[in-house]
Amino acid sequence: MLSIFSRSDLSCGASTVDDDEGREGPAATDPVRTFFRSMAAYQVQPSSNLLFRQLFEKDSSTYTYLLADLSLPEKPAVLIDPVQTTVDRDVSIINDLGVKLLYAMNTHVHADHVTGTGLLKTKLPGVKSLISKASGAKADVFVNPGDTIQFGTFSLEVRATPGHTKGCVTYVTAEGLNQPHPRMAFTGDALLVRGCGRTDFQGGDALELYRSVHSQIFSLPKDTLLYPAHDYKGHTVTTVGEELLYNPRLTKDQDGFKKIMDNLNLAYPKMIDIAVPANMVCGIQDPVAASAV
Ligand SMILES: N[C@@H](CCC(=O)N[C@@H](CSS)C(=O)NCC(=O)O)C(=O)O
Repeated sequence: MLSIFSRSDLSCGASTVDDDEGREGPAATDPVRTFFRSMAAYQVQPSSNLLFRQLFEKDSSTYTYLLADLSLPEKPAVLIDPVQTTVDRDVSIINDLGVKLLYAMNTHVHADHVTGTGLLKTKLPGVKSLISKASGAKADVFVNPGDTIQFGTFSLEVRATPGHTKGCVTYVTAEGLNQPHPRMAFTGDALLVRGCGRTDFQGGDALELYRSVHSQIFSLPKDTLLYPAHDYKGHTVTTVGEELLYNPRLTKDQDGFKKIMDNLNLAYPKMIDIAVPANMVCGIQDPVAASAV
């Protein structure tokens, strides 16, 4: 049974707030506004020791995320969903910021772009590629649901969120005093802002996606920040609370969701025939081929 929380759940305890111009009025008591304002502060700095960068690749509208622990001299870091064509940008940022990349990791086998993980391994020796075991792809490290990926004092929990592809996972920051608050979840294509990944190829299954999102993502605290692998409309981040209220697909019941997904009629991604085989070997598994790129 789907449980949708009410607008009053969003009030964060505040009874009145000023409107955008600083006056008190009807907008001043709007719990949704109160909630979004409190969230805005979190987007700046989720945790004082966590370095966080959201990077964008415009041809495939892909977000890549860099996270590093600044509390340690080595500044251990992870990079989520890098794109091959923006690897040089990512390497520059990593070098400029002086962080040490441990893992170049994917949320799933992408169909619309070639992953940067293979190329990154050739440019930053010691980096390990990482993907879920269920993806069936090659990599240095395979993860399973419940595993944690450690970088310094921070970690990411692996949650299985299949449905867009069989091996899709969501990476979620840990709970705890010195962990990012609110929590952050990197949802790949399982959940997009006000949308979700398509389910018409690569083992996609609408009902499986629906159950994944509801059980593994919507069960997180409502203030959890959700970072998708793509956005086509200019969004950057959302929250569990927002998507429970406003996601036009996932707020429906299972049948309604399946109908929507069965009728998306999206064109196949332009790169699919190149991207999927390349990403099954993490972009470039062969270093000789990599140096020729
Ligand atoms: N036009 C793009 C592909 C757009 C697309 O299909 N995006 C995927 C995620 S990448 S496989 C998707 O799931 N979209 C859901 C949606 O509702 O848009 C291209 O040619 O690459």
